[in-house]
Parts: sequence; C-alpha cells; structure tokens
Amino acid sequence: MGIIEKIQQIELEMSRTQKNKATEYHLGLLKGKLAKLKRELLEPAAGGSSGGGQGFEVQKYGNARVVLIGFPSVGKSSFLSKITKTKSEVANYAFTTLTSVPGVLEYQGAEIQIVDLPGIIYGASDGKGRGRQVVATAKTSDLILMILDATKGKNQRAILEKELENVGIRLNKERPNIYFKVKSSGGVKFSFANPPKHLDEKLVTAILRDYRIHNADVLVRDENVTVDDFIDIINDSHISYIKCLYVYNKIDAVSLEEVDRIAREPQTSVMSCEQDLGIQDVIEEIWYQLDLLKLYTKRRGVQVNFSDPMVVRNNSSIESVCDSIHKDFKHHFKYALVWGSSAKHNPQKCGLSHIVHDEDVVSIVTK
Ligand SMILES: Nc1nc2c(ncn2[C@@H]2O[C@H](COP(=O)(O)OP(=O)(O)OP(=O)(O)O)[C@@H](O)[C@H]2O)c(=O)[nH]1
Repeated sequence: MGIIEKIQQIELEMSRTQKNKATEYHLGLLKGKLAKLKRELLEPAAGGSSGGGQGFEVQKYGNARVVLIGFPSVGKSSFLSKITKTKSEVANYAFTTLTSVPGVLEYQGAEIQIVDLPGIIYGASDGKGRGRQVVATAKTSDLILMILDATKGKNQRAILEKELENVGIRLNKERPNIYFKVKSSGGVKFSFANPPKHLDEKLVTAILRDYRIHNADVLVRDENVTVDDFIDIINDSHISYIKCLYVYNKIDAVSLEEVDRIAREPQTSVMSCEQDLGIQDVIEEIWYQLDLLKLYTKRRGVQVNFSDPMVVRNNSSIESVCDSIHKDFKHHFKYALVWGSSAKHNPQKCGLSHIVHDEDVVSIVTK
C-alpha cells in the first residue's frame, strides 16, 4: 500500500471513531501515525531527485521574506504589482506562471521579498514533487499573506488552512512548551510542572514507541498542550510556526456591512486592488507583523545619514547588528556607542549583548 492510501485509511478510521474519553488514547496513536506518514510524504525519496520541479528555488533576498498564498484569481498578481517595483522584462522571463514570482517591497528602508507561490499549494500535500518545493519555500517565510476573495465564502480560507496544516505549517501559533530529548538509555521519562489535561504518560510512551523512540525525556511545561502539540514536537524539524495575515481582496464587490464584518476578524486586513483601497494599510500591517526595526549607523566624525537606515529584527543585539554588516565583523568588535531609547545615557558604551531599539543610532568601534 502506498503512503497516500495509508493516510486515507487512517483518516477514514479517525472519522469513524467517536471522540470521547474512552477513544482518546486510540485517536492519539492514530494521529501520531498520521503525522509520521505525512512527514514521509514530504520528504524527498531516498536517492531520488528533488521531485522533478524546475526553477523553483527562490533565492532569499532582503530583510525578510513574505509568501503570498491563495486560490487562482483572488488578485495575487494585482497586489504584487501594486506593492513591488516592477521587475525588468529579463527578470520576468525567468519565471513562468508555473513557478513563483518574487518581487521586492521597499518600506521604511527595508527590502522585503514578496514571493507569489503558484496556486497549487492547494493539493501540495499529496506529495507531488513540485508541491513539495512550494511547501519548502513557504516554510522559509517570515510571514504568510493568505490572499482571499471577499466575494467568496469562508471555505477558501478553511481549505488553505487545512492544506498548510497538513504540510506542517502552523499559523499564528507558538511552538508548544514541551521539552523533548531523545536519549540512548533510561526509558521514557515523562514529567510536568502541572499535570497536563490532555496528555499522559501511557499515551506519550505509546506514540513514541510508534516512532521507535524508547528512551527520551519529555517535560511538559504547559498544562494545556494537546496530543497534536506533542506530535508536532516529536516531528519538530518538519514543523514551522509562521505568522499569517489574512488579506481579503475585492472588497469593492461586497456590501459595507460585509467589509465591516470581515475587517473585525483577528489578523485580518481588507483591500481592493482594483479601486486602490486599503493597500497602504496592508503594507503597514506587513511591516508590523514582521516586527522589524530601523537603526542608523554612524561612523566616527561623520554625521548620521538618516535617509539610509539599517533594518534588523526586533530584539536584536549589537552582535546580530554586527553579523548583518559582515559575518566576521564581531571578531574585530571593541565596543559600540548607542544613542536612542535603548541607551541609559547618550551615548552609552555597550557590549555585544546590548539589545537595540527602533531608531537607535549605533556606532561600532573596532580593534
Ligand atoms: N472586483 C475586483 N476585482 C479584482 C480586484 N483585484 C483583482 N481583481 C480581478 O480579479 C482577477 C484576477 O486577478 P489576478 O491579480 O490575476 O489574480 P491572481 O490571484 O494573481 O490569479 P492567478 O494568476 O490565476 O493566480 C482579474 O480579473 C482582476 O481584474 C479587486 O480588488 N476587485
């Protein structure tokens, strides 16, 4: 039996099993098996090619990567052409509609790569070669923009969410707070801060046995974690936790009441590419979700150039600032002078561990 048939079989069995206290254990084991099969499906066949996809690898560029996902004709191309600088003919030539189209959004001095994934993320979890590559690209993104058609029902969003879920992408979710370490002896040690409500030692041990893991430390730090969370932690390297912004396009074609209703949903923006409505708000929301900040660097004896900021992630240290200048830079580091809200006094002399704030001015003194 092939993997897809096995998956279907387990899904069928799960759908036939009533959910109650008595079946919890059985369902938990099935979930563990299902996750393992789905993972295998997305792994390239041993010794095989990458799956026959062509020209899919999109090189990372800029300060962050945003991936657009949506059904055909929801307005992804229209949106991309509105927010990114148009690419030259030559650049366009390299990409067909079958591959992804990258563009660059310039905002607040940052360069944000926007990748328009082919519409076929839907169906990607059936293990087809190119679907796999689409998934791999989506997993490297800092933010997913799910572009939805305001004139269509709720179904489109649910289908895409399910599809992403199936390939190991968790939207707007923190990594579950479970410590898990495979060991070479000692059996399975299950411990917790407070007794978990949906997980116990028997189930954990049985799921691990299915993964052929017989020795491991499992420490549950959050009493609300579920079986699914635990299975994600076992499959950790295949699971990505990515922020998602839901963007509803074509609001010009629905009633004001409907726009109002959609716009109130969490993590949601609304726009009309055709009428040029809400585009700027979406860009601002992207910037906000990416959680980037601007710094200005200053050389000794030279005025700060406020028109040329450097963009780093929020909570960055001086060390990562050095790293984003050059990978060897920190080896020549002596100290940094920092002006701005992160500094106790202006300037403050700081070491590599100092955390910078938005709009700080940083001067790095080297040996
Ligand atoms: N009413 C309305 N129509 C729009 C809007 N934005 C795009 N459209 C129309 O929707 C259709 C699809 O737009 P595209 O930008 O090509 O959509 P896409 O998602 O890139 O489509 P694929 O390339 O098939 O994936 C076009 O006919 C657009 O004119 C909008 O804001 N309002």
